[in-house]
Amino acid sequence: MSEIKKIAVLTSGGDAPGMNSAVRAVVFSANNLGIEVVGVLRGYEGLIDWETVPLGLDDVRNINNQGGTILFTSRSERFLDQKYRHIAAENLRAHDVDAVVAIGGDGTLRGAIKFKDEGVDIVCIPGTIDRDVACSEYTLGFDTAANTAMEAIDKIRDSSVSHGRCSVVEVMGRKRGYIALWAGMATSADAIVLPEKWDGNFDYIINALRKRHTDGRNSYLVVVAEGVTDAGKLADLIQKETGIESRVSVLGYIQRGGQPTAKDRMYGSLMGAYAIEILRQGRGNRIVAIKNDILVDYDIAEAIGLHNNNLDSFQYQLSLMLAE
Ligand SMILES: Nc1ncnc2c1ncn2[C@@H]1O[C@H](COP(=O)(O)OP(=O)(O)OP(=O)(O)O)[C@@H](O)[C@H]1O
Ligand SMILES: O=P(O)(O)OC[C@H]1O[C@](O)(CO)[C@@H](O)[C@@H]1O
Repeated sequence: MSEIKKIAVLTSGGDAPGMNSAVRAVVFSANNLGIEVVGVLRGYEGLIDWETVPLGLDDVRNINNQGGTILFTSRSERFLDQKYRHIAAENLRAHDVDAVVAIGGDGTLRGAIKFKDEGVDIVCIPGTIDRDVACSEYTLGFDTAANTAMEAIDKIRDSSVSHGRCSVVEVMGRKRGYIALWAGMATSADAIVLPEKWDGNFDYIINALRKRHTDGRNSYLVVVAEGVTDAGKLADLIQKETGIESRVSVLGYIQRGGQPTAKDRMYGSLMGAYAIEILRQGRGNRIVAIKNDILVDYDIAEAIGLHNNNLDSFQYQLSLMLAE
C-alpha cells in the first residue's frame, strides 16, 4: 500500500452504541499523522452517491456520549451489485481517497471483501449489538444493548410480579443469543431461549413453569432471542399449557439506542485508533478484533471464513443452573 494521505470512514448495517467513539478515534489518530479524513454518510450508500463530509477534530470532539451514529447508516441493496461497488471505488479514486475504515457487522465485512476486488484498501471495525462477528470476542454496542435490555426487563418484572403473570420478553441478536443470555442471567430469568441451543421443543420450558406454578411461585420471566421463535406464540403456548396468565414484550429498537456504556466508548476508541495504526503500517484488508481481551487483527477473508456458533459452555451451563 502506498503512503496514506486521505481516508474515508463509514458506519454500515445496524447502528450500534460506540460507533461514534470509533469514528472519533479514527479522526483524532489520523489527524495526528497528518492524514485527511472524510466521513461517508449512510454507509455503503454514501460511497455510491458520494455523500460525504470533511471530518476534523471539532466535528467529533464531543460525540463519545451520543447513541446512534453521527455518520448515519443503511442496509444498501445496491452495494450487493458489482456495478455499484465499481462506482463506489471510482468515487474513492476520483477523490484521492487511499483507504476506507468501515464500522459494522458481519454483512459489512462481507461487503468489504467484495469491495477489495475493486482495488480498494479497507480496514473493518466490528460494530453490531449482536456480537456475531466470529473472529472477535467483542463487537461495539453489545454492552450497551445488553444493559438496556436488562434495565427494561427489570421494569417488566415489576409489573409481572404485581400481577402474578408470566412475562415473555423478546430481545434482539439476529441468529445469536448473547443479548438474551446476558440480559436473561442478569434479570434472573426462569428460562432463556437461545438460537444456539434451540432444538425446536418448548416442553422443558412448559414443564419447568408448570412445576414452579405447582410449587406456589407467583411470577415468571422467560427471555427469548429473536432468532428462535415468535415470542407472542410462545406466550400463548405457555398460557394454554400451564394456565399461567402470560404477556409478551418485544423490546425492539430501544436496544440499539441510548448513550454508550463506558465499555463501548473505550473499545470504540481503542478499535478506531488501532484501525489507523494498521493503515500507518501499510497494511490493508484487515479487521480489528478482540482476542483474550487484547486488540488483534485478521485478514478480512480469513475472518469471514471463521464460524463460531458456540456459546461459552460454562456461561450456558451456569444460566441453566441459576434458572432452577
Ligand atoms: N455479500 C455481500 N456483498 C456485498 N455487500 C454486502 C454483502 N453482504 C452485506 N453487504 C453490504 O453490507 C451492508 C451491511 O450488512 P448488514 O445489513 O447485514 O448489516 P451488518 O453489517 O451485518 O450489521 P448488523 O449486524 O448490525 O445488522 C449491507 O446492507 C450490504 O450493503
Ligand atoms: O434495523 P433492521 O433492519 O430492522 O434490523 C434489525 C436487526 O438488526 C440488529 O438490531 C443488529 O443491528 C439485529 O439484532 C436485528 O435482527
